[in-house]
Amino acid sequence: MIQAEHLKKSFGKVQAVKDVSFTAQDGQITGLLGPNGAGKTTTLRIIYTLLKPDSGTVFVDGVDVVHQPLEAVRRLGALTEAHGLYVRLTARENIRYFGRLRGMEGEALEKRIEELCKLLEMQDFIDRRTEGFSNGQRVKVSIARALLHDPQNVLLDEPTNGLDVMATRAMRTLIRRLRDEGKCVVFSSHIMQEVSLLCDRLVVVAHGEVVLDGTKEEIRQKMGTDNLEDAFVTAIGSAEGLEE
Ligand SMILES: Nc1ncnc2c1ncn2[C@@H]1O[C@H](COP(=O)(O)OP(=O)(O)OP(=O)(O)O)[C@@H](O)[C@H]1O
Repeated sequence: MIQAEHLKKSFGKVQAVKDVSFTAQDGQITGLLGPNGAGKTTTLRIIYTLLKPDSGTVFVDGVDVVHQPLEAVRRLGALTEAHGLYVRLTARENIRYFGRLRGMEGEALEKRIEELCKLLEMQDFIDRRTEGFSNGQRVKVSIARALLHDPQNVLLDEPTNGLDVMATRAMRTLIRRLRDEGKCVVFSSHIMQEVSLLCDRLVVVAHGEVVLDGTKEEIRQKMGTDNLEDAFVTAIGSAEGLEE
């Protein structure tokens, strides 16, 4: 479970996150939805301990990310936007290297890599050097790295960005599977339809603040509309993020 409490973060004069609080439960997919620049990535980076908030904190399974970052990170797996891979290493070597950094080794590590290889359908390219990998292949390697230590809490920053239709469907299946295994899944997107399709709970962020939070049904009721799109547009004050 992830509990974000009154997060604030500025970069110079830019207030990226002004006041973000939400709870993401185990066995649920929580969607952080908001237009470009709303503060989603900054929020996820704070949760993953890559950034320190100016104030507020996050508890990951009760562990405070500001005071016990190493303890918190053990309970987290994250797909961030960078997908930085060592191009001279194969996909398997990249994943193995990351596993070792996580303190995994030997038989247990190799078995887990094999499991993820099957789950993510990486058989065709896992033993190829990652130089020249397609975006979808790179995302799969990054996801494998994030899930290697079987974290209870999974953060996915715009996980379907740049993926083709088949890869997007596979990613959605994986996200649902994690939820069904009882994991706490938080993913960000600026596309309402995507969040609406996958999420049990939505946290709508605009200009660094949470403007709506609830299940789809709760949001429809709160905004007095049958239509989630209308609720979203009213809440953020623009139609950014709606697909044509
Ligand atoms: N390291 C940084 N230095 C300066 N400004 C930053 C930095 N990181 C984020 N910002 C600014 O903070 C604001 C929020 O950015 P953030 O990346 O969190 O938004 P986002 O909701 O993830 O947007 P997108 O959907 O475009 O990825 C933006 O105005 C951005 O330019």
